[in-house]
Amino acid sequence: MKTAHNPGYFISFEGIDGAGKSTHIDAFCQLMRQKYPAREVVMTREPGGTALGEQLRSLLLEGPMHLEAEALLMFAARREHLAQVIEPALEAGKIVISDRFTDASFAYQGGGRGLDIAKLNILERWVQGCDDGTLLQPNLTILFDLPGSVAQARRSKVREPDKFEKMDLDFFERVRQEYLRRAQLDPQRFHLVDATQTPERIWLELQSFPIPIK
Ligand SMILES: Nc1ncnc2c1ncn2[C@@H]1O[C@H](COP(=O)(O)OP(=O)(O)O)[C@@H](O)[C@H]1O
Ligand SMILES: Cc1cn([C@H]2C[C@H](O)[C@@H](COP(=O)(O)OP(=O)(O)O)O2)c(=O)[nH]c1=O
Repeated sequence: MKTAHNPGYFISFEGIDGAGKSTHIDAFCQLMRQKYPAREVVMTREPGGTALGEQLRSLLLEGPMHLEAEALLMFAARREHLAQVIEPALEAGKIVISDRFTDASFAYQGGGRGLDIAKLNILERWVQGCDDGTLLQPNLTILFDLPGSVAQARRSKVREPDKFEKMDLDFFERVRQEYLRRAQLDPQRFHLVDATQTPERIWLELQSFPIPIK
């Protein structure tokens, strides 16, 4: 990509497993369609979003693998996702809403599993760096924040855990702390949602906070 400056608007949803992203993301996309009828809204997810990305997702969520292999595959899926889906949509002025993006790699591979953050910074620059030196990032990241214990209790009620969801409470606390560290580094980009609130209150908040889309 030549530059990160584009006519589109890029939103990512983030949070630890069980924080409530899936509960709200479809309705949020519908809300964006209603609010901005002139814009096309593209909903996508990571790891995934392309044929290759979905294949990599299956591998990533199933078996154990070397931590650096895991990080590299997450970013390989992301590179394909950017090239095939995200960059063309943003260049065409669309609103892109992704269920997770690079903050998840920092949180899970970095905070959770302990990969050196300097290596993640290199991968981020490699995959999202543009020809003019700018870095393609979401314009807005909605971070669903809650304690690991609350998320774990919610998850255990409803689903069979995948590889990451089987990790212990300490892992999710480290993931949460890395998300919060990223939010502190870039407060303009992040909107923190207190995900311990009821779904109704969270939905009211998602409907009411201002998003600078024309
Ligand atoms: N604010 C909330 N309060 C209580 N339970 C919730 C809330 N949001 C979601 N849940 C429930 O918690 C579980 C996990 O939510 P989900 O949206 O699948 O999380 P995520 O997509 O972030 O992993 C679901 O059973 C969902 O109904
Ligand atoms: C994008 C991304 C996801 N993940 C993890 C977080 C989640 O545990 C898992 C899949 O995310 P998600 O789609 O939120 O899972 P679900 O469909 O169960 O709600 O992948 C990483 O570890 N690194 C990454 O870079």
